[in-house]
Amino acid sequence: MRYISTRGQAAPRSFLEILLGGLMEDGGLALPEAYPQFSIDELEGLRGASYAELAFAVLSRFADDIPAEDLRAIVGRTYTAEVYCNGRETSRSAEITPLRTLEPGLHLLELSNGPTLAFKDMAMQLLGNLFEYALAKTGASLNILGATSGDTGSAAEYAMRGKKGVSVYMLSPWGKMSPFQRAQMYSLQDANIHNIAVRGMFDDAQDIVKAVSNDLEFKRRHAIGTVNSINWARVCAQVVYYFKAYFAATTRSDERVSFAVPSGNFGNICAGHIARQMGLPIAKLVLATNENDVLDEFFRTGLYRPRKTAETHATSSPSMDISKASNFERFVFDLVGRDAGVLRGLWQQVDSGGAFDLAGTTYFARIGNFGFESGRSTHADRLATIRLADAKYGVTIDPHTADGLKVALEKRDAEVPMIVLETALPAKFEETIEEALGRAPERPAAYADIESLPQAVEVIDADVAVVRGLIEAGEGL
Ligand SMILES: Cc1ncc(COP(=O)(O)O)c(C=O)c1O
Ligand SMILES: N[C@@H](CCOP(=O)(O)O)C(=O)O
Repeated sequence: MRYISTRGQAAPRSFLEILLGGLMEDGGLALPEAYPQFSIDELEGLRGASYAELAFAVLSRFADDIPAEDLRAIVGRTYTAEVYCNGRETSRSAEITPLRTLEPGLHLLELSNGPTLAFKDMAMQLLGNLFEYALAKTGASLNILGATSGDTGSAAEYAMRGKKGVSVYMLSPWGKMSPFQRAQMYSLQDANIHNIAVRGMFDDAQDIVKAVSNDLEFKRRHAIGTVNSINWARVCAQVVYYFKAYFAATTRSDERVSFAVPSGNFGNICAGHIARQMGLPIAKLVLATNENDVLDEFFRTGLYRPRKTAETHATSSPSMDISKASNFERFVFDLVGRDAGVLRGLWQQVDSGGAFDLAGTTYFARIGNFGFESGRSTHADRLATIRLADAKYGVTIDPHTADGLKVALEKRDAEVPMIVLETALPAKFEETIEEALGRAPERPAAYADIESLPQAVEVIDADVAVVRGLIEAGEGL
């Protein structure tokens, strides 16, 4: 399998090359030359497979430069009940991503049972093992530069802590994450973990990651890699749970299901888009935003207008406080018929602070073929949905999942099962749960007192040069 760039000006690469390289040399994102396909018969053959077996079936189509027995061993030690039982150890832990039925035709896909209590662990644990495997082959080392709005950071740090040859430089928006999220990251004391808080929003941090990655000489000299959904391995690992959920919600492989996905950087729902392109019978992909509704605006109108930092709201679903969704570029590449020239033109406008409008174009005319629908949710909606889930279904959901459920209820069709992706556990967002329910959410014992641990973080302005300097200084340690 060869990987091409959305911007069309980089040499095609193999899976292992893009795993370590992150952003393509022309500033674009990697995508397979063609999506592998699963026929109905092949899907039927996978019904009943364990999570690790499914992960192998899906990922072996993408990572064909990893020998099959090595890949099987990697997914086998990644997707275990021991890794994915944190906080909610149940008899269903072996499912890795259990499906909980809220009412007939409405399900919640539990994706937050990993070590850091958010769906990011689903791919990040795999990435940690893949990095270790790839680096051991060459004896090379890797400086991972990442940006987080709250959950990618801790998932990456927990997956990479103590890993040989790997250092993590994680940029987070100063003062914007929940106290639990801050404590989860900033309390880590491992020598290979560097927490850097940026005065700004997530988008400022992500811009720095892209700027450093686009400095090809610096990137080569310091072996810079990424763990955000910029990295294709993140996205393809997330494809697996769409398959797992599909089999859990259906009995035959010609049935269709819909998914509702709380969205920010567009990585999670992009994985759903790819699963659909691969032949998984998905009716709708329902995208839910919070008050930062750039993506909802696009799917309703065709206008993509990323907001500036000052226009981006700090909300009670903080991990979705994103106004420039990195992965959206992968979807638009498919939408414009994989024409890299057209994509480049559109992103020239985005990268210079502008917008683009596809309304009235032949591209937007075929948006219906991709199954997307969208909606937005506000603080009041979030509280109401958390209360509804508690009262009607006896489940405490986190504010991001609440955004997804709110829009799912608006968009579901009577005859098609709707699966809402749970993206974090409520323990991470205690204040909002207390506001909604008048009580604190349950918290796994391992995190009982995390906020009182000592924290270490370097606070900086959103300045690329400062980040470059911190990486250089870290290497000198
Ligand atoms: C809890 C939570 N929900 C939803 C999202 C949005 O997911 P994505 O960025 O993949 O669209 C994030 C961040 O990515 C998150 O951390
Ligand atoms: N919400 C994310 C933002 C980064 O998304 P990613 O999928 O590109 O890593 C976070 O929690 O950091």
